[in-house]
Amino acid sequence: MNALIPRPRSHPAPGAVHVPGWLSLDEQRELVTACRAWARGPVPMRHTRLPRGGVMSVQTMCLGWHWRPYAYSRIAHDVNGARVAEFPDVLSELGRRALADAYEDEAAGAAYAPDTVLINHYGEGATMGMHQDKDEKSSAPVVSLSIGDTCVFRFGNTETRGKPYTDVELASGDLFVFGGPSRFAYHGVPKVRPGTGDPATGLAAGRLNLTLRVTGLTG
Ligand SMILES: O=C(O)CCC(=O)C(=O)O
Ligand SMILES: [Fe+2]
Repeated sequence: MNALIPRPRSHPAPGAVHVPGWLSLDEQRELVTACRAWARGPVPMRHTRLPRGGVMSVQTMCLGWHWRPYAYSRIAHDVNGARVAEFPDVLSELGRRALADAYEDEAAGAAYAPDTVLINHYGEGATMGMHQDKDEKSSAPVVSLSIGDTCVFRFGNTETRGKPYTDVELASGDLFVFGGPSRFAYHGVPKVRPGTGDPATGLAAGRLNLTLRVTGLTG
């Protein structure tokens, strides 16, 4: 990213907000360090297997609730049968701050109580097809944080995988929130730009994305 070119915040769709450079370099570094620790288990990062035999190109781990296509559970039956780690307080706090800043609404931030995070690592060539985040039983917003290589984040509509959509460049430190009328919009990552991340984040290569969500589940 060329720091001389300002990247203003944008609203690609109603309820969807992109806030460039939201995380400081120190915060990014702390998150990378934390992700490394979380990746050690009890449920390790893995390429998720899809029901029809495919394997996702990203590697994913979860905290709070474990996601597998297409449901959440406390036990990672598709990985190692272990119970997922608790949802960390540090991410609850970060989620509340993110929502308050993105929506410029302190009350919305204070009321936000994410209980799961999906942490994706995009290695060489990894992408994510257009999909909806719809296994949550809650319409609370999704808070997305990106670290490392810049990607093209395709943010679409709630009806189809296709157009209309907006391509947004998500760079290291960027925040993207989608809620309200955009909560169940299709989105994906058609491209990651290798070598665009700053190694000072602690991530030497690839892209890390954290999505904080409210599952709406209990138990
Ligand atoms: O990597 C991203 O920016 C999006 C990830 C995503 O859509 C997901 O984990 O469901
Ligand atoms: Fe998603």
